[in-house]
Amino acid sequence: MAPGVPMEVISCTGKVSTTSTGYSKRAYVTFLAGDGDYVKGVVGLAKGLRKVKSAYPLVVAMLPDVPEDHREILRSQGCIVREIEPIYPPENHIQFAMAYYVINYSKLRIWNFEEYSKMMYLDADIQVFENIDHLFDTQDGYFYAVMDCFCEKTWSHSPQYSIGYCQQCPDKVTWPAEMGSPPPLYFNAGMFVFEPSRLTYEGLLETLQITPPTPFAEQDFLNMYFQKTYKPIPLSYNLVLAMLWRHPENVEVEKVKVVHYCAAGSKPWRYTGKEANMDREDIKKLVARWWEIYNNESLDFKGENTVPEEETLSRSSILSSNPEPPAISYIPAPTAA
Ligand SMILES: O=c1ccn([C@@H]2O[C@H](COP(=O)(O)OP(=O)(O)O[C@H]3O[C@H](CO)[C@H](O)[C@H](O)[C@H]3O)[C@@H](O)[C@H]2O)c(=O)[nH]1
Ligand SMILES: O[C@H]1[C@H](O)[C@@H](O)[C@H](O)[C@@H](O)[C@H]1O
Ligand SMILES: [Mn+2]
Repeated sequence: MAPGVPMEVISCTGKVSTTSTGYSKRAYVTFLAGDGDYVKGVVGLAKGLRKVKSAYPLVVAMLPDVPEDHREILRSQGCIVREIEPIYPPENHIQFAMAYYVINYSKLRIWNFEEYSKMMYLDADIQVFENIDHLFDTQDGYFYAVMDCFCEKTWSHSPQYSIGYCQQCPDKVTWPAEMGSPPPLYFNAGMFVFEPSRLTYEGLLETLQITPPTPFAEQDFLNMYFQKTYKPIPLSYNLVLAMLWRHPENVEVEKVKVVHYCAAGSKPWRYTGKEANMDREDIKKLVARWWEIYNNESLDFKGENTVPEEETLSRSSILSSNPEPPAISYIPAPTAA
């Protein structure tokens, strides 16, 4: 396509929107492995993005082990299915938890999706409750994500956890001088804004082959790789659920745009009501909000052929008026940054 010619984007709403130049193609991207219930997460996410009228499609990067009927469900929900090859951890390092590392490292293939200039990665256990398309307008050249919390047992292997230090409240337990300088800001890798690039992709894969695997797999690796270009964004863009009970003073629930169902007991499709955290009112409410979207048939993808006349009209007006998405200025870092 010639430079400067508007490029069409089939959005999650089934509408067609335009970007100002052929260079600036944008999409959400999630990741899927296996034949389990995470496909429900992706369906829920596709419907959530539609509900908030996102203008951009959802690409699903998936491993070869995702069965055809699950792929079909996702296509019928308007997702773009992209198969990726697995990425293995460096040889001789992993005896246990091989599947865990393969699943998580394979996510790095999304840097190779060079037909997109900017993407927003969302885990399949994420739901979007407000439109976040404006994050695509962030300045290029940085890696945007939300700072993680170190207080749950999943962090018990870390020096942070052992002394009760968390970057969400760095003044509560301060980092002792005898332990050297405090650890660099650390993001949760369930949500981030990035620019696909072959150069970065190759750099990531080469570096991975000389990097011994660590407990949080690609999350640790990405934190190391993008340490210098990482810019924290407010936690309303990825509410790691443990924040609700670890740092309630940092959370303004009514302002939360994106919820990450990553805490123990919070996966909506695993909810039994009987395990850890499942008796919490906030968890019950958020799980119910997720199911409301998942079960809402009016949010199913309608397909291009059924786009109502109105939208067909607005499509041509969009194409002729060639709008830019609303610009936002730099997103301020949260308190600890
Ligand atoms: O069987 C699986 C397991 C995982 N996934 C995909 O992998 C993602 C990561 O797994 P979880 O969401 O279950 O794990 P967490 O939220 O605890 O993961 C956090 O830590 C991980 C590494 O430990 C990754 O960095 C992940 O992006 C980050 O949000 C899922 O959302 C999903 O997209 C699958 O498709 N199938
Ligand atoms: O960094 C970790 C990691 O992403 C875990 O898998 C998640 O469950 C935790 O909430 C988070 O703090
Ligand atoms: Mn997750």
